[in-house]
Amino acid sequence: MEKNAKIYLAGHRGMVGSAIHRKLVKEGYSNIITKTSSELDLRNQQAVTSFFELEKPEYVFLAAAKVGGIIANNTYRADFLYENLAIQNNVIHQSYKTGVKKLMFLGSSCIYPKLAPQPLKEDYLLTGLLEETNEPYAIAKIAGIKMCDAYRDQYASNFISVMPTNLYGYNDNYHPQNSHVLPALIRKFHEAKTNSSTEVVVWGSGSPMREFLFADDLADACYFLMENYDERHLINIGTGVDLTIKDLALLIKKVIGYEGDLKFDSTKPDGTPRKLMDVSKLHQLGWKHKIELEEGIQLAYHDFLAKYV
Ligand SMILES: NC(=O)C1=CN([C@@H]2O[C@H](COP(=O)(O)OP(=O)(O)OC[C@H]3O[C@@H](n4cnc5c(N)ncnc54)[C@H](OP(=O)(O)O)[C@@H]3O)[C@@H](O)[C@H]2O)C=CC1
Ligand SMILES: C[C@H]1O[C@H](OP(=O)(O)OP(=O)(O)OC[C@H]2O[C@@H](n3cnc4c(=O)[nH]c(N)nc43)[C@H](O)[C@@H]2O)[C@@H](O)[C@@H](O)C1=O
Repeated sequence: MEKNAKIYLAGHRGMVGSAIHRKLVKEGYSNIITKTSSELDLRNQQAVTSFFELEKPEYVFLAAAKVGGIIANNTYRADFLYENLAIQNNVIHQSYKTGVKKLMFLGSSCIYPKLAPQPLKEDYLLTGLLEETNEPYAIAKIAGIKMCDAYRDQYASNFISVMPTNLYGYNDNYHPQNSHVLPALIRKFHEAKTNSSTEVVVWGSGSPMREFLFADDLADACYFLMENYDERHLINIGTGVDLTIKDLALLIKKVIGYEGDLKFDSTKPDGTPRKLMDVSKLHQLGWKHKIELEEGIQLAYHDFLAKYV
């Protein structure tokens, strides 16, 4: 991307979008167009059409979406399907209509079949049934991937799809019910330590495994791929390392210095048993993560303390 290129960063206030914004500024880009959802509701087709016709961005990072953890996904099933389809359809279609040079669509590791072999290769897409709790969200993301591929096939649009693993970091969502596991446990352990609670409730059995990538590492990978990846097929982004939810909880407990007990709530869903990403394609291209989990948790915890306590 030319340093004076006009870049539209959709979702700039989110955890991922704000990390991408920090990365672009650090790399010397200053012509970055951003809009809050109040300024531009990406579900509104006419508003998005007018925006693209006016701004005519050269590059687009699509990091705007309705996002949440396992309970949010399973509770607001219709909203996750409708809102993400609407946002994607509008931004991808208008990017084609106005001749955007390159668009990056952010998917998610939940697009892969629930019981696919591990680690998850990009070719496993649509080879099996999806995890029920986030099927609507996953189907929306798969539609986004297929839309980028179809526009590439029919109109030679340079649209790429990247599949991040579970993310965490600055500006994460710490909502007690709707957040993802890592920020949720940071909040729970902090509150338990502050309130001298005797135990912290961890959802599910603790046996599912998850991989976690710090959002600023993801932003670095997104920038690297925007500069170096023009292939049709989707590409995974992750660390290639996972751990059980129980071990994650014990690690967060240690970082926060909580001395009480864990209690597992089996009334809550485990979700996908494991979704470790095969990141060999990304590593072969020359990118690897830098921030390891314990350091990332410390950084995220300090951000939580600075913003919410
Ligand atoms: N968090 C994770 O673990 C993972 C996230 N991803 C993907 O990364 C991307 C970003 O996720 P993340 O940063 O965590 O999400 P956040 O919830 O932190 O941010 C989402 C952003 O989307 C914007 N947005 C939502 N709805 C609309 C709308 N109708 N119109 C305009 N903007 C809207 C919000 O804007 P505003 O703040 O102005 O309301 C917000 O900035 C998503 O595509 C997600 O699927 C992929 C894998 C894992
Ligand atoms: C990124 C990915 O994120 C989502 O998938 P997920 O990884 O299953 O989501 P999660 O982070 O919420 O849970 C991971 C595991 O952790 C356990 N768990 C324990 N205790 C808490 C807890 O307190 N909160 C939460 N949320 N989970 C907990 C929880 O029971 C589950 O076993 C998709 O919906 C979709 O958004 C997507 O693509």
